[in-house]
Amino acid sequence: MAAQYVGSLYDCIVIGAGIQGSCTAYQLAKNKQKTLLLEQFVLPHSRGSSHGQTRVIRKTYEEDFYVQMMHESYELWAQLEREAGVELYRRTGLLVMGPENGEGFSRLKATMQRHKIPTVFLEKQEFSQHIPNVNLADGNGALIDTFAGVLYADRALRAVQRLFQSCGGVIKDGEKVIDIRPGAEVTVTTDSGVYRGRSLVITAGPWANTLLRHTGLQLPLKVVKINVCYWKEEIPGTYSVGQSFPCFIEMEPKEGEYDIYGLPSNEYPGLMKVCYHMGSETEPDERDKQTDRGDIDILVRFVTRCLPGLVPVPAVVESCMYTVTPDHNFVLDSHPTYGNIIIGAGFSGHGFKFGPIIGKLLSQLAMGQVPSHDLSPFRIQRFQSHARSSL
Ligand SMILES: Cc1cc2nc3c(=O)[nH]c(=O)nc-3n(C[C@H](O)[C@H](O)[C@H](O)COP(=O)(O)OP(=O)(O)OC[C@H]3O[C@@H](n4cnc5c(N)ncnc54)[C@H](O)[C@@H]3O)c2cc1C
Ligand SMILES: O=C(O)[C@@H]1CCCCN1
Repeated sequence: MAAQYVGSLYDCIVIGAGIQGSCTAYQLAKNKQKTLLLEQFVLPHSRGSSHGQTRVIRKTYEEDFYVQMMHESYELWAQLEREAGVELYRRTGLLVMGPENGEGFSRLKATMQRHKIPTVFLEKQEFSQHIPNVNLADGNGALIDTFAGVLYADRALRAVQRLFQSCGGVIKDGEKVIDIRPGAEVTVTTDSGVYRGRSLVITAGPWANTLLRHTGLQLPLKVVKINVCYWKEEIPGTYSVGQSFPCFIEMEPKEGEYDIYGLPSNEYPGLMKVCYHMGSETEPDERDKQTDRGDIDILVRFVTRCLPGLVPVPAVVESCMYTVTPDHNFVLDSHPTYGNIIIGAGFSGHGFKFGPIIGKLLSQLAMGQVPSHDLSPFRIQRFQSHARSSL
């Protein structure tokens, strides 16, 4: 067999130029690590989880660990804005509606108060005065996280990749990783080259398990297709950023259903984004063959009941994917067998806002440093009965 040319040695190779891989690569390059970022598609692309114009940013979480990470993530987003010289965040506030006496909503309220997050608790009588054109369901309470808002996702991804390159980082897009050989130096083979790294970060979004197979590990991840729906305003501007309409989440509208969330009309004038926080299972390479519209039926009923100023038929439907863990918490950990392989996966449809802090934490793991946040909620070990290691 002909000897294969093996390229130069990197301190770290990052697989996957979504928001998590790009932020991780940037942190590594900032820390003077010679870093290679590999992406299977030509950039920019819309086949993974990080594309699209907008994402919600919020501190409104029930769990303390997410709130603590978001404190720092907001600071890091602001720093990125300064470094890149572009606006990435627009403050809109986030309206959360949920069963007033339900466990989830009560826990959320308590966490907001415990962390002194600027929050307005809305009484039923004053709801429509603050939030016109929205019908609050019977039995639901409402609060507003006043510092929440919108992140400009595509713009952010481009900015981070540009900053990474300006620190000397190398991006090779249109190069699909087809093999990983663990070792003190990890060897990564793509369809057009071979690279070596002292450490490897796998941030492959929906393709995480495809890549982890080369390392003998499989995680309990479910990939689902999300129908990203935009709805036409009957009167343009009714639910717009310009009118200070907030983002919103309605928590589990019915027993056994998932949250519904929306962002004010902005990127497509006259259209408001309202989506269901779950979808139907798909193979990542076969996303467009998944044509289930059960989520859209749920949304039609929700829009009809709750948002009377929208035409209750989606005007635009785009596609995106979630990679969901059983507990909907992320995976941020070292490989159980190979300490120099770091895994960031299972962002379960809520990882974008954490991009910069996740980049920092994964880069710390890759550099062999102690991570600056407690990563115990994100350990692979929690899946013990699920994680199938063939090693
Ligand atoms: C519709 C929708 C709405 C969302 N809303 C929010 C929100 O409001 N707020 C929020 O915080 N989060 C939100 N999220 C979640 C957030 O967008 C994701 O958690 C985040 O984008 C995940 O990023 P990632 O880098 O892990 O994955 P991806 O963006 O999928 O990146 C992985 C990359 O790895 C590449 N790759 C895979 N395999 C290979 C290979 N073999 N070789 C080379 N490259 C490879 C892929 O091509 C891809 O580019 C939403 C997600 C969706 C889909
Ligand atoms: O991460 C978020 O904030 C959004 C809204 C809620 C559902 C998940 N995605």
